[in-house]
Amino acid sequence: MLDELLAAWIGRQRWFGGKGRAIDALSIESDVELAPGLRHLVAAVWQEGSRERYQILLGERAELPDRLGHALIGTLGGTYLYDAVHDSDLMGLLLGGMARDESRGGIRMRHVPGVEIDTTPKSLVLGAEQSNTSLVFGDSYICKLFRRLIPGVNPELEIVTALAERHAPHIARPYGWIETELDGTATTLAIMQEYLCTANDGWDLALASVRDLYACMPEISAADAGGDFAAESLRLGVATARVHKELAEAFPTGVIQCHEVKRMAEGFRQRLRRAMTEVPALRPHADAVEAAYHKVDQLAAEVRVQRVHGDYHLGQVMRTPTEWVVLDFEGEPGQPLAERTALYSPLRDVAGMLRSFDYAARHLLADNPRAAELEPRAEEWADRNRMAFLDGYIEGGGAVTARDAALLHAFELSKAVYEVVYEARNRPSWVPIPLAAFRPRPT
Ligand SMILES: Nc1ncnc2c1ncn2[C@@H]1O[C@H](COP(=O)(O)OP(=O)(O)O)[C@@H](O)[C@H]1O
Ligand SMILES: O=P(O)(O)O[C@H]1O[C@H](CO)[C@@H](O[C@H]2O[C@H](CO)[C@@H](O)[C@H](O)[C@H]2O)[C@H](O)[C@H]1O
Repeated sequence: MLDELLAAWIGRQRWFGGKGRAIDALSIESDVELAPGLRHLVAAVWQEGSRERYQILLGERAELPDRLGHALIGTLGGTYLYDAVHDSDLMGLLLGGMARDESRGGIRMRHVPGVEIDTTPKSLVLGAEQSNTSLVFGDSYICKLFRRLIPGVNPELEIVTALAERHAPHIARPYGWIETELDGTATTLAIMQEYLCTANDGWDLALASVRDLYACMPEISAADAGGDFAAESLRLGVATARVHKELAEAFPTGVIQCHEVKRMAEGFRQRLRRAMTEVPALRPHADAVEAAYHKVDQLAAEVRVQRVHGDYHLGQVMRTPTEWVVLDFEGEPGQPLAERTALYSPLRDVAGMLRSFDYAARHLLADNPRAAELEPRAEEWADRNRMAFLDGYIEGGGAVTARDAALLHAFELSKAVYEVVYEARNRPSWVPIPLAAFRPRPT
C-alpha cells in the first residue's frame, strides 16, 4: 500500500518535522495527477494524536534509472515510486506550469505578473540541510517546495511580493508560486525566486572567518586576523535595519502597552516551560532565565511592533558581490501561522542574529580537543561581530536604545530556548551551543 511505503520513507527525510516520535498512521488526503508519471500528494501524518500535513511529489516509472536510485520510495505493482523532486524532467513541468499559469486538479501554478519565465533551465535539488526542499533551475531560479503544509499564504511569499513591489533592496525577487486550497484556504505550496548564483551564505562566510582566527597565533586579536568579519557584520546590520524599515512601511505596525509587554514575557515563560519538559538540560538555567524575563515584566514603556523576519540567522542571509540579501521570511518553522505573521518588536530579529554570531563562534568547539584554549577566542569573535552588527543596525536607522537592553536580552534567551529544542530534535550533538547562551555574563 502506498500509505505504508510513504510512512516508512517520510520519517527518514531531513525535512520531516516529527522526528523522534513514532508515526501512528499516514493517510493520503489528496492525490492529483499533474502530468503522466507525476502525482501531487498531500499526506496526513498522525503522531501522538496530532496531525501534520506534508507535500509529496511522487514520480512513477516502469524502470528507474540509476541516477534516481537514491530517490526510490518503493515499488507497487511493478511500478517504481520515487521522490520526483530529483527528476529534472518532471520538475521542468512545474516551471512550465508557472510560466503558463496552468492549473491541474486544484493545484494552481502562477507567475508574478510582468515577469518572463525562462523554461529551459534544468533543476537540481539543493543539498542544504533544510526544513523544505529547494530546486535550483540553472543560474536563474530557486524554487522552494514547502514540505509541511499549513493552511494560508506563506509569509515568505506575502513579504517578498510586497517588498518587491516597493523595489526594496536586500531581498531575492519573486518570480512565481504554486498554491492549492487546504481547509478552504488558499495555501502556498511553493515559491520561486531569483537565484543568487554568485552569492555566498552568511553562515559559511562567518565560519571561514572563525576558522581563520582559530588558526592565528594567540597574540593576534580578532580585529587583526586576516579573516576579520566585523566590516561585513556592520554592513549586515545596516541591511537589516533597512529591511525592517521597508517591512514597517509595507505592512501594518503597532505599539504594545505595558500590560501587553507582560503578556509577551508570559509567552517567553510558556516556551521555557514547554522546552524544559522536552530537554531537561535546560532546567538548571530556569531561574536565571526567569529573572531576565522578570525585567521585561517591569518595563514601564511601550514597545513598537511590526512584521519581522522571525527566524533571523546567518544561514538566512547571503552576500552578493554588492550587498547582503535576506531570505526566508517564514518565521520559525513549526510555529502556528498566526504566530509567524504576528507583529513583534524588530529586536526579535536583532536578537536572532546576535545568537547566530554566538553559534558561528562556538560550533567549531564541539568535540574539539582545543576547546578550552579556543573558548576565549570564540567569545572575542562573537563579541566583536555582535557589536559591529548592532552598530550597523543603528547606522542603518534601526532603534536600539539603552532602554531596549532587557527586551533584547529576553529575546536572545527565548531564541536560545527555541534552539535547544531545535537541536535536541535535529542535531543533538549541537545542543551545547545554545546551552552556552545561559552561562552567566557580565551585564
Ligand atoms: N535566492 C537564493 N539564491 C541562492 N541561494 C539561495 C536562495 N534562497 C535560498 N538559498 C540557499 O538555500 C538555503 C536554504 O534556504 P532557506 O530559504 O533558508 O530554506 P529553509 O527554510 O528550508 O531552511 C540558504 O541557506 C541558501 O544557501
Ligand atoms: O533555516 P531554517 O528556517 O530551517 O531554520 C531552522 O534551522 C536552522 C539551522 O539550519 C536553525 O538555526 C540555528 O543554527 C544555525 C546554524 O546552522 C545558526 O546560525 C542559528 O543561529 C541557529 O538558530 C534555526 O534556529 C531553525 O529555525
